Amino acid sequence: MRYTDSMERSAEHLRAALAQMTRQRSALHPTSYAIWYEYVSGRNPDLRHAMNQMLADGATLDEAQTWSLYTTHVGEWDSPGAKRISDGFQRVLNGIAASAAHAGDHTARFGNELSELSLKLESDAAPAETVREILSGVRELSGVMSSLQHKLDASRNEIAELRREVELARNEALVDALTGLANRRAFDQELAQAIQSGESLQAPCLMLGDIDFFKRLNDSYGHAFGDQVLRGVAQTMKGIAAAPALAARVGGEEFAVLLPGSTLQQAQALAEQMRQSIAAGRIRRGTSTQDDERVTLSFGVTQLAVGESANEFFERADRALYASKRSGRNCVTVLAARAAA
Ligand SMILES: Nc1nc2c(ncn2[C@@H]2O[C@H](COP(=O)(O)OP(=O)(O)OP(=O)(O)O)[C@@H](O)[C@H]2O)c(=O)[nH]1
Repeated sequence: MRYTDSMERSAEHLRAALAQMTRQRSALHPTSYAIWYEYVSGRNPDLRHAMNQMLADGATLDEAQTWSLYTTHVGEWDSPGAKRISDGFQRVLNGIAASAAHAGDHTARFGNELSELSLKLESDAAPAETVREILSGVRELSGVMSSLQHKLDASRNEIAELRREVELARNEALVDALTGLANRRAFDQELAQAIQSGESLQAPCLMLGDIDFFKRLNDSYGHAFGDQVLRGVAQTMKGIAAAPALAARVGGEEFAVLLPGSTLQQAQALAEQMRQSIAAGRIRRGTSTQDDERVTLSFGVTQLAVGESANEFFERADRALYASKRSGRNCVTVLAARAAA
């Protein structure tokens, strides 16, 4: 579910990635393809941001940087956190297995001794000695069992702790680190679910918003200020898009709001409210209010059509968004499924 691009779109991204790789003289191997594909597709804003910083002033990526970008921003299970969790589970499982094997050996040995002793009991002239042997065996076995119980209790606590870590890591994997909004992966998952339930309930609506002239803001005032703008926009969107709506950052300066229970008119009204609220606000740049910057967004809104795929739905919202860009920005364009067909 990580890549949902259509064949045409992925071919387009691949061409763009290869062009960048050639310009950069990047090595041609899967790790390098993976990061450049995500870079040009704009679907991994954190990766893009990190690469932009590494590539500033015409620098090129070396192998170590390529690998580190991949493990930090692309490879899902190579992160140090995931390794720590998986090592933890391995350790607990090995511990339990060793204790169980130890207890099993003792039980088997005691079982054999018990059969021998029961034969002795039947024939022995001095059963008191035999009973003492049985008691000592039972005491030893009970010690082994209580130590196994102890180990199992400790393992249970360790497993609960690891579960909490897994839960935390899973949540972190779904959140955009810069803005705190849902990230593209979380959005794709919700979109797939909304499409499934939309077949039986109200068809979901989708709103895409893209910051206008963001490059100019970055170029004029620096990336740190650009990041501040992204956080400010995200905060406003989150404040307006109440549950069950899901606001996500789906590209560098592109945001999406999925509206599972809204009509197209309601989605349009919400986009209009966001547009006005962001355009009316100011982002603090310096110490004086004179330096505050006005930021605007262009929006595209649409509703899922019957039998439509996630890509078709998203692409129509994208077309609506670019219609807003073409007609001067800072506006909302609604594209109904029938009108777009
Ligand atoms: N600060 C910051 N900038 C980013 C991030 N991700 C992407 N960008 C920048 O976003 C800018 C996007 O620029 P363009 O796609 O040309 O769009 P634009 O300037 O907003 O123009 P229009 O969309 O046509 O209004 C580029 O300068 C990217 O470097 C990020 O995480 N932080």
